[in-house]
Amino acid sequence: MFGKLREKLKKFTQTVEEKIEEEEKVVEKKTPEETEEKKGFIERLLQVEIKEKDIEDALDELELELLEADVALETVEALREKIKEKLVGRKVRVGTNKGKIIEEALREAITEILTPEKRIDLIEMIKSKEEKPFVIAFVGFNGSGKTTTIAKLAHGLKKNGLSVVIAASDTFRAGAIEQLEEHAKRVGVKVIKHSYGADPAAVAYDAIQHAKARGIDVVLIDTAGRNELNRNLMDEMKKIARVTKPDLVIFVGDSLGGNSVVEQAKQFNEAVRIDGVILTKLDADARGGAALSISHAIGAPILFVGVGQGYDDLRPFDEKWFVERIFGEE
Ligand SMILES: Nc1nc2c(ncn2[C@@H]2O[C@H](COP(=O)(O)OP(=O)(O)OP(=O)(O)O)[C@@H](O)[C@H]2O)c(=O)[nH]1
Repeated sequence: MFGKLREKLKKFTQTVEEKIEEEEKVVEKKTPEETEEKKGFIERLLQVEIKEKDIEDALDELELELLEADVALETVEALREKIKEKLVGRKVRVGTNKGKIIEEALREAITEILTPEKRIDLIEMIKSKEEKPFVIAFVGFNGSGKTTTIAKLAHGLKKNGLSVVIAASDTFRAGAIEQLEEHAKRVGVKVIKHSYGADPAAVAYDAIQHAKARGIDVVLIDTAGRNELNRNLMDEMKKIARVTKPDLVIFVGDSLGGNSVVEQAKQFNEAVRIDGVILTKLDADARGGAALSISHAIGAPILFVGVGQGYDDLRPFDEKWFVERIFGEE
């Protein structure tokens, strides 16, 4: 996971480290020859200050590499500023571990970029809603892993003692209803469906009525995979949102799509407000661009990430976990 991103950040660390070492040599040269003991004492007092010029080239290079890793431009720029803020003017004692200082700055910058404006504790939010059911609508492109993710989440909610029903509101793609039913059967959740071509908002409405009548805690609405060029589907999604007034709209994106997933999320966010994100296939993602950028780009937190094909392979996302995946032990 994130192997490429890890490599690029390591390269930055090394380049800046070398630069500081060059500065150190200059400072050391100015120190008169003394006895070994005295020299050690003086060295401890010596320090170099990291200047903008020391890191500018490395930052330029990092910027290009991050863009190549599919990190969104605005996120790259924000990261650059944050890294600069943390390093420029920093005084480094001769002989200290510079790599560690630089890595710490990168960790902090990435953590800040990933820290959402607001956090969502889904289980807590569901349990504290007074009037059942809690309604979640899922939006996203075809093949992003939406159906699998809904089944994973249903499974996770059940494990937390919550009852779930799924609305098969993708009445558009051939086979979508059967695919959803198969997953739902495996995780032991009921699906409310109509036939293909039926009004997706009506299916969602029925699922909510079903949940209300039976005291079911959560309704998960599977919508058809969207293409922003397809106005009808976007309008249909707006209608689902209008009719069902979901407590949350969750965008499901394939992390392997990188920056294009961030662009998709922005478009969805304009059509219907996105409250949270689930990124799938992180287990296969070497670049980490979407994970790093999406929250910063749309201002909604990443709630979960998909890390495999099993129903248990959905885990809560937080910035510490991400940073550890990059900088921690491999
Ligand atoms: N490795 C891995 N594979 C995943 C993950 N999530 C989903 N997949 C796989 O991705 C493929 C597509 O997932 P689906 O759930 O069928 O896709 P979808 O978004 O429902 O497709 P539409 O119904 O067209 O929107 C399936 O083979 C899933 O098993 C994940 O986190 N990791």
